[in-house]
Amino acid sequence: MLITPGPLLAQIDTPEELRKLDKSQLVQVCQELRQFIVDNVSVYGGHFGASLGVVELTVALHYALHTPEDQIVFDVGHQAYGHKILTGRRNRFHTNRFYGGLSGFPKRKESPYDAFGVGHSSTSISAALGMSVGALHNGNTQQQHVAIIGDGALTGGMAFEAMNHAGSLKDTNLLIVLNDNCMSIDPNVGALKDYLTDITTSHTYNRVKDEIWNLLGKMSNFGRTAQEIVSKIENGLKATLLHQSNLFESLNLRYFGPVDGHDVDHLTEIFSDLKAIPGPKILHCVTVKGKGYGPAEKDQTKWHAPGKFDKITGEIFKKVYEKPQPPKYQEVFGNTLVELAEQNAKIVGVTPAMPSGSSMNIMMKAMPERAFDVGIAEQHAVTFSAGMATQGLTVFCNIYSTFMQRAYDQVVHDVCIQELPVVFCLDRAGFAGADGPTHHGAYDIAFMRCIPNMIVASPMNEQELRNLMYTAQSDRVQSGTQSITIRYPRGEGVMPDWRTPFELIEIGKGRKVQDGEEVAILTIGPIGNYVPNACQLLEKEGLTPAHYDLRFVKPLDEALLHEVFQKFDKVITVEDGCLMGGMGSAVVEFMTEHGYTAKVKRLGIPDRIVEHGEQLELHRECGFDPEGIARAVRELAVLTLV
Ligand SMILES: Cc1ncc(C[n+]2csc(CCOP(=O)(O)OP(=O)(O)O)c2C)c(N)n1
Ligand SMILES: CC(=O)[C@@H](O)[C@H](O)COP(=O)(O)O
Ligand SMILES: [Mg+2]
Repeated sequence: MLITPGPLLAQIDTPEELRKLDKSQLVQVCQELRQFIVDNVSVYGGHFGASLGVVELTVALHYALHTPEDQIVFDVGHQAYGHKILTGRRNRFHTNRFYGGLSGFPKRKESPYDAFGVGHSSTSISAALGMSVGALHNGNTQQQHVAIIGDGALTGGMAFEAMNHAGSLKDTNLLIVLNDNCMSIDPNVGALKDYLTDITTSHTYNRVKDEIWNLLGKMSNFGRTAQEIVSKIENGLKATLLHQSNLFESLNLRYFGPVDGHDVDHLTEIFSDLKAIPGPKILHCVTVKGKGYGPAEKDQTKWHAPGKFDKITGEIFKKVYEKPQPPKYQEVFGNTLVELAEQNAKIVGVTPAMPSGSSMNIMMKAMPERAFDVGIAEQHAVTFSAGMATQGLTVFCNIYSTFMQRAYDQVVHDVCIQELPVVFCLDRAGFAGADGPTHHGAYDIAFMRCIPNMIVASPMNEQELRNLMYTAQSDRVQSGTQSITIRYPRGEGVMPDWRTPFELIEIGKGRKVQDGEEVAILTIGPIGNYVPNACQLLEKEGLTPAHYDLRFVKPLDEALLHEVFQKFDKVITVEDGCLMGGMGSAVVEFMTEHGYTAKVKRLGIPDRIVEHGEQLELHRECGFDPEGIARAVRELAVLTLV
């Protein structure tokens, strides 16, 4: 269903058309754009509050600059819906995040206006700086490069690495637009947040200024001339103070602001003016996440990505079920961690800016002094965890699989080489779904299993997740030299009654789920729950494959694998992870090393970028949904091996 845009928005297919409007019409464009976002997201879901917060910034930037020649890089890109709508994608916007539809993030392949592909945070300044240097190298001194970055994304180390570099490149036409709404997904954290609030209210500068004026005010005989002298002193002081006390100025970035990020007229003027000011600069804009939609302004975390909702009442739609449903793996993680931490005083939790998404917020609420949100700082999260582990703490460091890609060196260098038993819970492992390729947790099995001193496990259900967590904090792991990775996907499990008593799991021990004939299916993690469905499809055809849940990719259950390869010469491996270097590869390595010659079909994520869609749609596309598994069994079963 196409959502009807307002009359002005309906005329804008490209920013060229936006720029033909009179400046006085921009307020209405903003209203209509905001409404169009509300109308669409309420029906189709997606990220919400962030795009509402940058409506004016987006309109003003496209109005004042000459996009696409001037290039805008959106950090993370979850706030770029307005940009997409203004840049030729309004009529396809209802396909946003659906299989085959528009991507939820800027994407170079999708539009010339998407200057840089994003999804992970804190990359925008580096990218825009690189573009700016590239443009100068090509002799283009006019092109503008803008990085629009949130206060949350600014907590990421890469942003600082980039500013540090930018401050030394005086000729670049780089503009950093800091979209400061005091929010990450959850409330923003850390000293930088306090600093931004401080300069927004100009405490430091105003305090010093007031003290000088008070001091001089007492010297009444100075009169008006003295006030003028003082004013000059003050201006001098301002320049010095600003340079010394303003973080950005001290990095040689010209700092402007803070300004109201919802005043489209003023923003348009500022962006036009800033074009004439050479060198790297930063405009600090104060905005409200969820601006213009009351419920989203009030509960900004809930409305970061609320799902479908009634735009009139603000009710977020939830499916209603007759019977109790299985919990999300995230809920099991969050509740189990608190349960374990109540019994084990050494347990602490770490999340890099995903308290709600990972459910670490349950521990943060129950035991605030033992659970840490460190900001968007995956590398720091890992090394901080390593540091705590040296002191004998049992650290549960929960990171989305895709964001762990950021912290690989820290896992190797700070954790595994030092033989520290950190527990890594990798959430959103496997296909993330609508967020697409930037967020798929495709690679963790491959990149974790090759590191010495790393155990890699994945539970097939909620009970196994609880037991793996229980085992990870037990002496079996904590008195040893190995770290453990427990990976699990986004979404619901399979066990409505999941609060099972804890049991230790032997490290490296898999299990036979079902006996069978002719073909053995080996799975890792919750994808194994597709196997019974596949078997149902096969039953009518007289095919009854066996099913084994490996539980550990490392160490492999060698005894179980010997049993499998001695009994079966047709084996299928299934994983919600990349085929290259994944569980199937580990099984084939085992097979080769032990001289088995079975026919093995590996199912998993192929060596190409898989776009967005529902998880099941993507499993189907890659051939490891129940039908795909059944097909693989059929294909193997008809083979006559020599
Ligand atoms: C490396 C990385 N870690 C975590 C995330 C998840 N994430 C997406 S948006 C976001 C908050 C960003 O806050 P901010 O930049 O202030 O933007 P706002 O949503 O407030 O507009 C987080 C933590 C991510 N995309 N990338
Ligand atoms: C943009 C971003 O990185 C997050 O908002 C992400 O989309 C959250 O994913 P979940 O919804 O799986 O927590
Ligand atoms: Mg923010």
